[in-house]
Amino acid sequence: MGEWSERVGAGLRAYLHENETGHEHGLDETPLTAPADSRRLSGMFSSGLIDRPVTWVALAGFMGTGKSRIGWELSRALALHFVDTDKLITRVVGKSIPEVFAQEGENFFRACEQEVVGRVTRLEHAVISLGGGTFIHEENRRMLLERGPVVVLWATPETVYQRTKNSDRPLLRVEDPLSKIRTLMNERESVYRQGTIHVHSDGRPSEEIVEEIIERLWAWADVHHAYSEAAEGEWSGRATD
Ligand SMILES: Nc1ncnc2c1ncn2[C@@H]1O[C@H](COP(=O)(O)OP(=O)(O)O)[C@@H](O)[C@H]1O
Ligand SMILES: O=C(O)C1=C[C@@H](OP(=O)(O)O)[C@@H](O)[C@H](O)C1
Ligand SMILES: [Mg+2]
Repeated sequence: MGEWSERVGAGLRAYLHENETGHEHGLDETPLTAPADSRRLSGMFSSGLIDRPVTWVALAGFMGTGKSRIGWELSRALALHFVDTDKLITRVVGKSIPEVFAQEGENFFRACEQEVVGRVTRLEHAVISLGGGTFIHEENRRMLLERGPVVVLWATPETVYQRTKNSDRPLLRVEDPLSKIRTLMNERESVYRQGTIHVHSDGRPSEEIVEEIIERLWAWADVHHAYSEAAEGEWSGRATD
């Protein structure tokens, strides 16, 4: 696992580099918004023109809720690095997600996810788009929630079906994908609810979703900082007792 862990680390560095130099945008298709020049955005940030609510955030939720696409757009809006965990696994293993499932098995894929979560929770300045099952596994969930806010995207089974029907999601390669989506969503719903912020994505343009996420992150950051300061005060108060 040591060598494997190294490979994930090297893959992550190469992936981030390509994202920043514009070779890869992290999606299978062209993003609808043009990737902004991240160097220009970083410049704006250091000169105080961009103010961010957070410097790390993860996106969770069911397949087809828009994690990969919204994550990318959010990362451009906040001038943060972008990592899609499925993309990273694809790069490190050298196989597509359907190939990983078919040739290595789902357990192998889940082990990869856990290794990747360990890495991305140590990153600074990043938006992380998870796979739909990543947050379901308890240890991943614990690491992610400890690291920062986890935004959960939601959509109805019908929307998910429409958005995924022409794609190759191994778990939806069944005779009746809509029923499978309903069942799996039902099974996972209570776990997704453990996320920090919840945003629905049905029938909304991505720009609107990104805008809502940023607003909600600001509100979260205000409360979170006030809470941290109060906890710190209480702690130092106790220390001097
Ligand atoms: N708000 C949206 N409105 C319309 N289509 C969307 C929206 N968000 C995502 N999509 C599209 O739905 C499909 C699945 O989105 P994706 O980002 O891959 O979801 P996930 O990563 O959650 O599985 C893609 O074709 C994407 O472009
Ligand atoms: O829900 C899941 O278990 C999965 C979701 C997929 O990611 P998206 O949610 O980005 O489609 C991908 O990680 C894999 O096919 C398994
Ligand atoms: Mg995705």
